Amino acid sequence: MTAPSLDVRGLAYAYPDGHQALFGVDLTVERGERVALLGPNGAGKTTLVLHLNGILTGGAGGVTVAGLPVGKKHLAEIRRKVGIVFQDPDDQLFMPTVREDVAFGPAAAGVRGAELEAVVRRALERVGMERYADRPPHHLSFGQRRRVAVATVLAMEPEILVLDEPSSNLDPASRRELADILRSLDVTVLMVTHDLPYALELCPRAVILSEGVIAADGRTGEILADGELMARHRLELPFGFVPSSVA
Ligand SMILES: Nc1ncnc2c1ncn2[C@@H]1O[C@H](COP(=O)(O)OP(=O)(O)OP(=O)(O)O)[C@@H](O)[C@H]1O
Repeated sequence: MTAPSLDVRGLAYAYPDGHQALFGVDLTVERGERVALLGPNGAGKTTLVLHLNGILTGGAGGVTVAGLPVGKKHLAEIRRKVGIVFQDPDDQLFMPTVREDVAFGPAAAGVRGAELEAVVRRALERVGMERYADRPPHHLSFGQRRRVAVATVLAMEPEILVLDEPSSNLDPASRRELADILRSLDVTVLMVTHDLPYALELCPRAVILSEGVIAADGRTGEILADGELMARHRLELPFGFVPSSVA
């Protein structure tokens, strides 16, 4: 039996100022699942995500990625396996060209020459950005930069792709194109989002994190249709949006 892509057990965490952000989170994501992580502002979503690749450590409980415990011992391998796409692509793109940005991670991991070229080409093809390889990232549109940011992570062949608000600042066409790309990827996805229709469109399963605990875990359509549950956790659908449970 293959280990789940992600297994979070009893994760509790207080920031150094004493503020307790997580109170014992349990979450298992099987290989190939796409899961939306929902929850109001301040629920602990970012705190949880920062534990997945060991940026935050030191609380109670633990995280394993594909069976590997997240911790100092395996940090390089964990960082390769957990690809985080941050909300602002400019936090992730810093090289003179798109090609160099996508090559950066694999090159640091020792990939060279023709193999490196192939890895970069493949990653850019997966997000439909191969024609932009020689362009400076800052000459691209925001939506294009987000796709390149996804490619920089895919180039590492991650076990799990973690996306922080992937649809933010995208126009409707870019939003749909990114959804098509994410659906086409054969990778486990954990998507943090306040965009509930996007969660429904992309993720069959959703988890609500609220006040540092998992408050609900189930089919996205059913969760979004549960008005009482949604209201209790300050989640609101856009006006006129009627969720169906077909995701
Ligand atoms: N560096 C920090 N020091 C102390 N408390 C923090 C720190 N970062 C976050 N917190 C607190 O921890 C709690 C969880 O914050 P977190 O950023 O994980 O929430 P979130 O669900 O990602 O929210 P949002 O939807 O607004 O991004 C909040 O109460 C927040 O104020």
